[in-house]
Amino acid sequence: MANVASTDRLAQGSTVLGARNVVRHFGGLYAVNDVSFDVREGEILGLIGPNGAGKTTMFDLLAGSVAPSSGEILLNGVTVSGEPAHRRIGRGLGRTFQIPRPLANLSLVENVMLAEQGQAGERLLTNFLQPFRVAAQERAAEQKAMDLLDLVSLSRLAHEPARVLSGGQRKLLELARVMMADPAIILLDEPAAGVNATLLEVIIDRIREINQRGVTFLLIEHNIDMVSRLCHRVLVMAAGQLICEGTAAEVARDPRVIEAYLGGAAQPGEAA
Ligand SMILES: Nc1ncnc2c1ncn2[C@@H]1O[C@H](COP(=O)(O)OP(=O)(O)OP(=O)(O)O)[C@@H](O)[C@H]1O
Repeated sequence: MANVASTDRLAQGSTVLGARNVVRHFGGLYAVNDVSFDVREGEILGLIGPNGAGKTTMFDLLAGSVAPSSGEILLNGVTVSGEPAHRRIGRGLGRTFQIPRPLANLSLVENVMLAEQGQAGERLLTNFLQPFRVAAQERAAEQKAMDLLDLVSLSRLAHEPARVLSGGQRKLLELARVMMADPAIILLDEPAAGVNATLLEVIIDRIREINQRGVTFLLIEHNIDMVSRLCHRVLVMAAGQLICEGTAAEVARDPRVIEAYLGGAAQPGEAA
């Protein structure tokens, strides 16, 4: 497959993030129903499926904004199912949202700096007793934020307020913001949604570049062209379950996937 790194190398990779028999129901509706998979170190793994398949709920479960009804989430071999989202960020899990909401009146660089973990300046006592240390740390954070804005091709807008950005540029800002916490893995929620064709190429390019720097990705995406260009492997969900796994080309011709997209299995299961 064009532009995709060797899957053989990645097959050897250790598991960064794992789901083990994960279930989440809302009353009688099983949004995620006994799902297990591994995200291997260094890969870009796609998660696709028709509307309502349970993809976003799966992201919420992995990131810690929704608790599983049963099953386990493993992050670098540690069970994190009971941990809140901010603890998982501290363990190297980053997440972007389908509709990024930057602080509109802050500059891009300020928005990115806000995502830094454990800023000394947040602690009043440190601020008071060690102002030089706090100032030095802020300078370092600003430099890092500028470098990340450069990485996502937004450095020329660094000091503009975030409200001037287009939808696609907000996605790039979100990528820089999430990188500020030095994640080992990033969950990307529909990076192509609402993005024009030119900016989409920039986003694809930047994701690839960040992946080559060693960051693992799990991405939800409806744009199949983007999935086939970026993803080493693809998981398909339908009706709350994982129905198929393979390369983008393999899953695209799988009869279970075709059936799911035609509507047969798109709705989550109801309790008996
Ligand atoms: N908080 C909730 N309460 C009740 N039902 C929910 C809740 N969150 C999700 N659901 C239901 O769970 C099912 C799976 O939804 P989810 O958003 O995870 O699907 P999805 O695959 O991400 O869909 P899309 O591609 O449209 O974003 C849907 O039927 C949805 O209505």
